[in-house]
Amino acid sequence: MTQQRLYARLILAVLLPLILVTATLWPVLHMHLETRQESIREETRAILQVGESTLLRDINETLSYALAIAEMPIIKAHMTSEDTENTENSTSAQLSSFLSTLVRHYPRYTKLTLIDNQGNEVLSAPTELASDPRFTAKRHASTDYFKAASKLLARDLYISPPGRNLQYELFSGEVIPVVNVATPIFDDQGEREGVVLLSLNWQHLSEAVHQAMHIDPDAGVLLADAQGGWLLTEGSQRLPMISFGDNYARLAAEPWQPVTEQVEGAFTLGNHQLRFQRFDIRSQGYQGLAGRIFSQDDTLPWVLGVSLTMPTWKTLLQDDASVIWFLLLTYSTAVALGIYWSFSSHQQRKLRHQAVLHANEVSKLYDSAPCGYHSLNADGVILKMNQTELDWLNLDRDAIGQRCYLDFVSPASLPDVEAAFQDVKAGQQAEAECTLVADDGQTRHVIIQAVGYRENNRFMYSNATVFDITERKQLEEKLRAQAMTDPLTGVFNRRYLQAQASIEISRASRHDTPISLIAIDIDHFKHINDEYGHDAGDEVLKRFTDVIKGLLRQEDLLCRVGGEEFAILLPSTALDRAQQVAERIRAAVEQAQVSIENADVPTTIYITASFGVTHIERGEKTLKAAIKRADNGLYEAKETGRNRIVISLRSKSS
Ligand SMILES: Nc1nc2c(ncn2[C@@H]2O[C@H](COP(=O)(O)OP(=O)(O)OP(=O)(O)O)[C@@H](O)[C@H]2O)c(=O)[nH]1
Repeated sequence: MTQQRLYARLILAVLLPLILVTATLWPVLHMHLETRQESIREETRAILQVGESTLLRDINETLSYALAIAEMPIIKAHMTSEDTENTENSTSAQLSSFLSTLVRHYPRYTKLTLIDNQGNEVLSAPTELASDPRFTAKRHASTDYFKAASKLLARDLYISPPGRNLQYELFSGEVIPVVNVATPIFDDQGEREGVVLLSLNWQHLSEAVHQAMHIDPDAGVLLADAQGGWLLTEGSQRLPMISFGDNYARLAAEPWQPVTEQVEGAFTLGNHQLRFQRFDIRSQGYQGLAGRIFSQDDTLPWVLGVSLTMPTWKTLLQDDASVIWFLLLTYSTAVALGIYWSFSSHQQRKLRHQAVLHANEVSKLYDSAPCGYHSLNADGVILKMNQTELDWLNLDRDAIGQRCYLDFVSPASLPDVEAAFQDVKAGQQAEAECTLVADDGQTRHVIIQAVGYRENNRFMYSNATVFDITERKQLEEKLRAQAMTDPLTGVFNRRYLQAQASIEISRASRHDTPISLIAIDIDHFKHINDEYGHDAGDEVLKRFTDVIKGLLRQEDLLCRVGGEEFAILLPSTALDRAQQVAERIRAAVEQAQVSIENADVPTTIYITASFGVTHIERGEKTLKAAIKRADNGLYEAKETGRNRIVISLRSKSS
């Protein structure tokens, strides 16, 4: 049972800290993750902004450049020129050389072409391209850019959708997408003279955008036209196989769908955050000198986007080892503390259980001890008392806190007990011997040993141990009585007579009262022993004392002082009165009959006794002289016939 409780506590000790720590850490870690995710959102926002700026800047430069060329007087002059062939050839050669230099120094352009109003190519740069026999097609009349630009006003621009320049690819051997930028050329009189076409190396621009947005190596860049045509020459991080011109809308339908529904926005796809915005070069942020910008409606606006991996719990823990260590440390510390708690509380519980058992044992010992224990307050009211003493006093537990202990002390012992209690209240140890009187009147002789407890110089309570000495007292009493008494007759012995006589003599002296002494001896007692046996003699002795006891006062002291010799001390009794007492005894003894069985025959014995009577003379301190006088009287009584009384006085005896 105890073991099962320990296991339950251990499970609790592991689970509870885990729950508590998780409950505490969860909001913190959640906030940490939220912050990281928010910073990723911010980063996508910033990267997208950088991408847009780069795209805008490059488009701006491109368009401004196209307009600048269209505005060049030398171009205008060349397009309107009607000079001689030599002059024309000379100007054309110069212009061609100039434009070739321009294109070479601006690698974002692959080709610059001047086209007349009929769509015929007037001039083309670079010159190597123009002179290459593979580029024989010099007519642009049917092209989208020529058709569009031929209808534009001055400073208006046409931008073709990005596409592959097969002629250039044939020439350079590389796959290079281009964007054709065309604008009309007007002479100074406003006459339309033709179209200038700049073939923009789209790879140059898209790489610039890609690089600008690739601040974070984790960033995936998206640039597609309105139909989902992939406009970057590189693949995407999430779609590495895609290349320029591929249909992103088909290859990545899932992210494309929300992109087509909003102008700009962000959404989470798997563990990625994709932020996008539409980019329309016809209307958006163009800051050059161009008038209107045209393009094919179905390919614009473009979609520019960036995706970044959103932190998850997994990546958070993978990226930040300190978080794992922190969690491990926190959980293991919490669990360790929990286990420590369960073991220590288990141990404490065991100790508590043992303490309770011990306390019960002590309580049992306290209650069933062979002595009494109690505590009293300053007024003597019982604060605590063990069962033994409650039983002694015939009390139940309700008496605790109610009854005063001193009420159970006999009046004779009360002064001693009160004096001892005063000492105890002064903080000393004290002892008192007293008689306790229980509620039912039963008395018990006890010794109380007590000690007082004080705090801040003030008595708090007393603790007392009470020993029952009743039996001891009774034994002492019995021994004392035995020491003073004749075992055969039960009357006092000679030793007691001696001791008591000195007390009575001094008292008589103090009160000036007479005190007399009678000596008695049974007549011919030897004959009784001899005739009827020793047991019969004993019986005679007992009967003899019974007769005498019945004739004496309580204060008279009958003592057996020898075999068949007795003495009676008579306090407050004058000699003549003592003589009367002796006479009364003599007569009673003479009349007494002692019935015995003699050889199985009932027999009656008659006895007589002789008496010597005297009184204690003034000034006598002991009984010695009086005994001698009484013995003298007794002797005389024997001598003169027995069964008689002789008064013996000092003058006579001396
Ligand atoms: N049965 C019995 N006899 C005792 C006891 N003590 C003394 N005696 C006897 O008492 C007798 C006393 O005898 P005596 O001293 O000669 O005196 P007596 O026979 O009484 O004669 P008188 O005193 O002269 O009359 C002796 O025989 C003792 O043995 C006793 O306790 N019991």
